[in-house]
Amino acid sequence: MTPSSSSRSGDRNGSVVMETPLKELKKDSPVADVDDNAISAGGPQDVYGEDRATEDHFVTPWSVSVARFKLGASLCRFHSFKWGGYTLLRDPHFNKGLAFTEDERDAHYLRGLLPPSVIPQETQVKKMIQHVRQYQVPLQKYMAMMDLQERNERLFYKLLIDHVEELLPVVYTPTVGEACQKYGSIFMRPQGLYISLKEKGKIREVLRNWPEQNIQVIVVTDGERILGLGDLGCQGMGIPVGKLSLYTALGGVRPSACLPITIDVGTNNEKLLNDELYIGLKQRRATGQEYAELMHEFMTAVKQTYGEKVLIQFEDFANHNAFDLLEKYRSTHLVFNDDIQGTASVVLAGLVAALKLVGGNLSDHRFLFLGAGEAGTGIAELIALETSKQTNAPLEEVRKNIWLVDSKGLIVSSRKDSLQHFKKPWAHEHEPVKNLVDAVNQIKPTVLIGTSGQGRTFTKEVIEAMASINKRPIILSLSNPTSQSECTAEEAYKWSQGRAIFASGSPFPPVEYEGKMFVPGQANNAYIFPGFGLGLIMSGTIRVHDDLLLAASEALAAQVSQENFDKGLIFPPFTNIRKISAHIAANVAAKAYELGLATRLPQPKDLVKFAESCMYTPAYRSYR
Ligand SMILES: O=C([O-])CC(=O)C(=O)O
Ligand SMILES: [Mg+2]
Repeated sequence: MTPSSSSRSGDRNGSVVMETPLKELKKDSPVADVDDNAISAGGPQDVYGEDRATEDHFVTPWSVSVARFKLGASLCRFHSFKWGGYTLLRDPHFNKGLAFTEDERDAHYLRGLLPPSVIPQETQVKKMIQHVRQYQVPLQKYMAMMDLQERNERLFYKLLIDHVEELLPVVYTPTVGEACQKYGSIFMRPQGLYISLKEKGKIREVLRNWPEQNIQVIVVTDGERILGLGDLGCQGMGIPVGKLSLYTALGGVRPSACLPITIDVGTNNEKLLNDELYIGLKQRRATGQEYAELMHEFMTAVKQTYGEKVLIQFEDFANHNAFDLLEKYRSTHLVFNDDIQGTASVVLAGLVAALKLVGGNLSDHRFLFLGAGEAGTGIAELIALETSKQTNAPLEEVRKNIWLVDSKGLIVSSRKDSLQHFKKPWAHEHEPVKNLVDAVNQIKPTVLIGTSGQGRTFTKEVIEAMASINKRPIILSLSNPTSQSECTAEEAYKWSQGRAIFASGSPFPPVEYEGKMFVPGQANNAYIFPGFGLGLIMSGTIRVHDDLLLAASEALAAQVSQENFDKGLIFPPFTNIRKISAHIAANVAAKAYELGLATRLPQPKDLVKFAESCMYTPAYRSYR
């Protein structure tokens, strides 16, 4: 993701070498370009058709980082001669720090620029994890990680992969939320593309300013609903950056194929508008036609620039725009809304797994949501779709088992005329109910799901009501970050006398209650989107279909082991996430082939193996 000159190579005199044997290898590789995916890590011969182990050295490409700025050839040569090693150390894509070998130090003008010790990557990882751990404040840990990403990309990913459980809450939810709130003051270097109203009419040119051309995934936000924190305008950039680092660490999509984008149409956040350090446009949000035109220009420019197989993930848009954009572009672009579809897929997986603990089928359960926005209605619809497939009952019929409460109370048919379109399918026959406790007591759900963006709304009374109705109430507090979670893990276990099956969007530590340890699961779309995206990319899928979300869900649920169930877990731990992602990718790709949506032919025989072979690994490459 860090801008770099990865797609080019250069010789040591600085002349640009555009055609290397590696380029040839790239053609067959749908996800991991060979340039990025350490050849020394070895690729399977059946995928690439050749033994890549013979290509275990790279022509060093550092000198081209000067060429990137389109300087003349002679200047370029001069620079690389004089500054080659220095430039190499400052390019995060190629830098290895003290891991440069003696030969590399000789060959690449690094002598004297580094202290004499040569340290392997494993030792660097040990050093860096100690460095991150020394900070007590999560935002400081976040900044240390961002600093590393900007200095040494492969070390950043190695560290993140090797310590994924510990570092996920640092580079992602919940800390990324605080980082977005304070982005103006911690902002150091741009990590993605900013497209504001000022760029209207010029978006294709803006895309061309990004140094990578072979983009496969874009995560885009307009910052209007960052997690449950509301409108953070341009400072929402932390979210696409964080999501894409997970695409690489968890899903193995190479960093240079990932592009974070923030669309800036202003903000309605008064605090930011009055903040001298605010990095975005200081105006109120453009809406209506002005907004739609900018988004349309963006969507068109992306397809023209990167082709129709680039995946565009919409992230943290406000409800109205999220639903409208997905509806408008789902038949013309490869689009995926993580908050509507990714969250739905992960929650369905958790529920399917939870059935092993509580018994029954989906159709035997009754669901009540607090929150009827993107996540709430998205999850509700996917549950209905799966139930309808399992029972052969019409969708309208199975929806009747699913109830939603919004800020005005239970969604019932008498409110239908005043409801937004995405809430209408959930307006069932019932008398009005004003609050959540009454709704729980009257609807008698077996599953309670919080998607409200409002913290501490699952009160003691609510949880006790759930526990009085159910032997093992399923309680999911999905709102992020931690401050917005509908209840804490401790509250869920304590108020249900240890009977709740609990998972949350943001991580909670294990809880001890009456001498027993309870380990809460994390029902976060981070389980789904990296593997889901990998599956789409590696199969050349051109459209997202709901059945692909069901396939992802099914694959995730299948990864929950007996050992996990014994601990009351309905999600597998993140430690195995790359293996899980490969299974999700394979199942998604298999379904895409079945539906005729996959364009990469012929279909690989073993899709799990193929997914694994496509995944980026951050081991250092050797430079000759
Ligand atoms: O980012 C996360 O942790 C999950 C998510 O998409 C959201 O809360 O909007
Ligand atoms: Mg989100």
